[in-house]
Amino acid sequence: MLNFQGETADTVSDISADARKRLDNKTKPPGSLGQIEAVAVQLATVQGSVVPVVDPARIIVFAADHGITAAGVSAYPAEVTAQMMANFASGGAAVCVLGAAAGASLEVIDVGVNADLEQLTGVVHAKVRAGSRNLLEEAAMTHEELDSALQVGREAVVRAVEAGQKCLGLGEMGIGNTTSAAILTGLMCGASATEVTGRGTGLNNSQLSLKQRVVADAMQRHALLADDPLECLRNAGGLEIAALVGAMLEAPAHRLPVLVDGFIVTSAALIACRLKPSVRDVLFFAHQSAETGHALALRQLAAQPLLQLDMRLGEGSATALALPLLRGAAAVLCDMASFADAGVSTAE
Ligand SMILES: O=C(O)c1ccc[n+]([C@@H]2O[C@H](COP(=O)([O-])O)[C@@H](O)[C@H]2O)c1
Ligand SMILES: Cc1cc2nc[nH]c2cc1C
Repeated sequence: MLNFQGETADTVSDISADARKRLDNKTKPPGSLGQIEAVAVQLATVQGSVVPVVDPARIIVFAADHGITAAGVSAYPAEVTAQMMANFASGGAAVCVLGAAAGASLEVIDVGVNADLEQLTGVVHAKVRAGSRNLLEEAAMTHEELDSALQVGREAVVRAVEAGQKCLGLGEMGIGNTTSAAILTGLMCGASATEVTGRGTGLNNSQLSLKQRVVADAMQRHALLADDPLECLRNAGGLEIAALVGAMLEAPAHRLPVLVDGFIVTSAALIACRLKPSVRDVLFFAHQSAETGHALALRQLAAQPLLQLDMRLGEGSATALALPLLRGAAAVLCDMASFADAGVSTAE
């Protein structure tokens, strides 16, 4: 079986085994760094090197609006997506300050915000359409729009690689997008609307019931498509979710580790991994969001989230917080002394 850039599965498992051996020779009882050791082995395997590199790192935020907001599925008005774009551009959003604190650069991409943002500097203008269509009435995207949005994601990864980035965090912004993410998660995991529908930005009980009905209706409408991840994405996704899928599909060819943020980015991961299983190898899951359905999606992907902080913001905020853990894992492989180096006795 060929993996990554034409390597055989044997080469990949050699690197994993070498990284594992290198960790076991470090001055610590085997396995004592817990999940950080698994992260270190995965980083080494993704990059094909037992001395992996995480910096420079970039967080990419894909933003778009959603026609489904007309159904009253969000606690916030749709205009907040555009308003937050200005906040990202001026450095005031959570991901701006958390990204800066983590030493990551930030790229914010308009894939489909329903406002003219051309005057906004510091944003990549790649609008495919001013918001996706109302998925209860018609497909959220045409085939052409889906292809364009996937391409926006692929190009963002190529741009990052050309700029020398060694690790990516993926985030999103889009009022209404937890509804799309819930439908995609339900279809990809074979779960019910109640299992995958949460309060998003903060719905009350009656609003949540309405959102559950919307998700159930959409899942019923699209049930026949469950075996066709791209059609699920086109019918029930959003432009930013499609761009996230495109970015994930591109990353393995560049051996680029990717930190996945919350529920919405994970719904893109469910689609991308179904389309191309090798995507799973490059994904690291920053946290378990408080949003209903995220734990289920993570389980489906056999993913162990790095953090559990009851966050449910999106934007890539958790990828900023998890980045130092990847850095730590790389530092253990690169810089820690072995028993032989340090003259420390091994176990009896
Ligand atoms: O990442 C998450 O797990 C997450 C959970 C709930 C909400 N969000 C963010 O909130 C917005 C979507 O929420 P909603 O209620 O409008 O569907 C969108 O901008 C997301 O970034 C994000
Ligand atoms: C204010 C606000 C900020 C966000 N960031 C990501 N999703 C968001 C949703 C809201 C409502």
